Amino acid sequence: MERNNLYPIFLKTVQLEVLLVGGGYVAEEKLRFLAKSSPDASVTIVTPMIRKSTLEVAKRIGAKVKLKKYRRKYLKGKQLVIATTDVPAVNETVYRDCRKKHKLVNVADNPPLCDFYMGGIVTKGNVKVAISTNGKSPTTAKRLRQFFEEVIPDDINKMVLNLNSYRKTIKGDFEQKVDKMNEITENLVNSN
Ligand SMILES: C[C@@]1(CC(=O)O)c2cc3[nH]c(cc4nc(cc5[nH]c(cc(n2)[C@H]1CCC(=O)O)[C@@](C)(CC(=O)O)[C@@H]5CCC(=O)O)C(CC(=O)O)=C4CCC(=O)O)c(CCC(=O)O)c3CC(=O)O
Ligand SMILES: NC(=O)C1=CN([C@@H]2O[C@H](COP(=O)(O)OP(=O)(O)OC[C@H]3O[C@@H](n4cnc5c(N)ncnc54)[C@H](O)[C@@H]3O)[C@@H](O)[C@H]2O)C=CC1
Repeated sequence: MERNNLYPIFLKTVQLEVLLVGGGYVAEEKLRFLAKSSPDASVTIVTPMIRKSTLEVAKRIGAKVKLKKYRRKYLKGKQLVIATTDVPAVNETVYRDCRKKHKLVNVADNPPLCDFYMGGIVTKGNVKVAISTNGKSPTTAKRLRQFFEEVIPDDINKMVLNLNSYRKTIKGDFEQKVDKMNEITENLVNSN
């Protein structure tokens, strides 16, 4: 069976610089999901035209907007780049410029021109689940996201914080702590 070999990481977007190229519907969708998961992300948008609804999301997360056409110079200082323009040649240029400069790039909705994919994301307090279908079915990623939003209890964060506090009270070395933490959480997965 074909299998997903992508490696998920949880980026500290607050200390990274993201460049979003384009300000239309696709830009808005990508920005909305980024803002939902990481409202503290540091984002710059470069686009000669930005739609009203995209601008609203941009303002909400304090993104900088440059009303200019994409140029290579806008990559300076950026680590993650997302290209969403309606001009394929521009998206391809962004992709090539990023590869040359070793920056991670996503050309939205264009899997071959992506170093990384955006995923379906569920956030409940400190808990976050990210979902990928290896680029095969974004709709499945969306449905799975909705499913996990339903089934993961809203108060899971309380449990996480309780376990965090409890761990500090356990005496012993690292191994003893691990044993104890495993013991008291055993029923979370064997709840029959
Ligand atoms: C490869 C990837 C690259 C990337 O963009 O990062 C990609 C690619 C493509 N998306 C397309 C379309 C749609 N995308 C969505 C939705 C989402 N797409 C997202 C991610 C990804 N989309 C990456 C793979 C993720 C994975 O591995 O599963 C999500 C999860 C996250 C996000 O966008 O932030 C977000 C759901 C968020 C949520 O709800 O939680 C919907 C559903 C809807 O809107 O109802 C549709 C319409 C249905 C359809 O057309 O299938 C098309 C066809 C375009 C065309 O028609 O040509 C392509 C190109 C192709 O598949 O070839
Ligand atoms: N809207 C959708 O649901 C889908 C769109 N697509 C494709 O995605 C692409 C983008 O679609 P939309 O966001 O709907 O288009 P859009 O017309 O809403 O937005 C395009 C954006 O690209 C910007 N742009 C154009 N040239 C630029 C340049 N040189 N530098 C920087 N920004 C530039 C424009 O100013 C505009 O903000 C299109 O190619 C479309 O075919 C694919 C699947 C679904």
